[in-house]
Amino acid sequence: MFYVFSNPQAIAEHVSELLIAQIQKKNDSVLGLATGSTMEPVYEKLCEQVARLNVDVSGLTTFNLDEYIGLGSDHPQSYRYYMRQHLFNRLAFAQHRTFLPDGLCADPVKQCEQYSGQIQQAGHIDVQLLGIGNNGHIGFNEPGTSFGSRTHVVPLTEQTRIDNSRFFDSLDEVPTKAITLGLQDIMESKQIILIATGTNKAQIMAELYESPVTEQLPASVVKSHPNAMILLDEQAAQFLPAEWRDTLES
Ligand SMILES: O=P(O)(O)OC[C@H]1O[C@](O)(CO)[C@@H](O)[C@@H]1O
Repeated sequence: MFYVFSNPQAIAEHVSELLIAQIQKKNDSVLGLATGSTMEPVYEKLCEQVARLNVDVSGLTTFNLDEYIGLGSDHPQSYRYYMRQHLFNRLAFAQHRTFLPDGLCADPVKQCEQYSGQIQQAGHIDVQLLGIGNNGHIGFNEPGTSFGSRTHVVPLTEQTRIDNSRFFDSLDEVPTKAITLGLQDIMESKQIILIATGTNKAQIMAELYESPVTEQLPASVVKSHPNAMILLDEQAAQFLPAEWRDTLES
């Protein structure tokens, strides 16, 4: 389940190949997408390979994991903006089937219910991409979130706000709440690919490796999924016991 690659580019290449194989097998696949710096090389590689191989992405439906409450789609730190910049505006996606929560929605709680419902109506997510927060969050499901959770509004922890403040001019500008897919929504995906790169993920990946499946470490739930992969680069894997490493690369 844990696979170590030499660097983020090697992971990006592998994930991009998996996604393209999925799209070629089922051109109306439902993809679960994540944001954050970890995903940038993945989307870069996917755009490059889709163009090179002339893959038709127009039948896809996508659901993003999360969105900040209070940021509109034109705000450069909103996740809709990120997705347009890194993926949606670069390939021929059917834009009306690229779903993200609306950070400015007047009734976020109702929107959450609808979002989980839309995923179920789409037949669930075929492949869900996940990053991981330094505290083990996936999406914005912070430690202590119920494994039975559906899409919900979350107050962001101070740690997550500090981690994400690097994208904003100051910590004060980082929103205090977000909408996130719930852990149960995520776990209903048919396949999960969790990616962690860089030294700042090394500590949490060692904890994830050792941890039982517990709500105190939200990402640990992925270890109980029947079809999940956890992909790390050498830096993120530096505290994993070497003898347990599986290597998919090459
Ligand atoms: O890739 P990064 O920037 O470290 O972010 C990790 C994770 O944190 C989130 O951005 C939420 O904070 C996730 O969506 C993301 O996958």
